[in-house]
Amino acid sequence: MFTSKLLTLVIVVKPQQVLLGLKKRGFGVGRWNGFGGKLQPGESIEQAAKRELWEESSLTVDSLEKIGNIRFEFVGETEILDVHIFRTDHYHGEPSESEEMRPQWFDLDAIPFDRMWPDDIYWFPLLLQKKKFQACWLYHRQNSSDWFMGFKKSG
Ligand SMILES: CNc1nc2c(ncn2C)c(=O)[nH]1
Repeated sequence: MFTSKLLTLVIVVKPQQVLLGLKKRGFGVGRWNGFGGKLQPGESIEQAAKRELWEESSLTVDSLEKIGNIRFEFVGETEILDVHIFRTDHYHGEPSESEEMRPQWFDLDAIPFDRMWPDDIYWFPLLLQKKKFQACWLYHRQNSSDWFMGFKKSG
């Protein structure tokens, strides 16, 4: 029986740069990613996304644009990660390091895909082109490296 865990992910974009955070602990530690996490009781997905962005980067936003949804399944595990992805071009404050994340701006032509989740290289371009997308990724854990196959459709 599969259960799904709702997670949020916020990508902050400037005209020529994207803000990523280096995950300092927990799931995905050592990878650069957007900001996000779980929902708290009574929160909407968007409220959770804003809260997690604030907690992890000290940025606040007036609005978020829902641009994607990716479901991650891991072979042999029964919990599916249901990640709701938001983009924002308007934010307040300056990014600052938290216990969870070390924020850094990256030029759009220097996104560190080799130090991010392997699926990101497939959907970041859609996000940057403001295209909406849905994807499902199946991750296998083989020896020390993860590999995966994925299906995506934009629109
Ligand atoms: C498993 N791949 C993956 N997982 C993520 C991501 N962002 C948040 N979570 C939980 C991602 O980009 N890839």
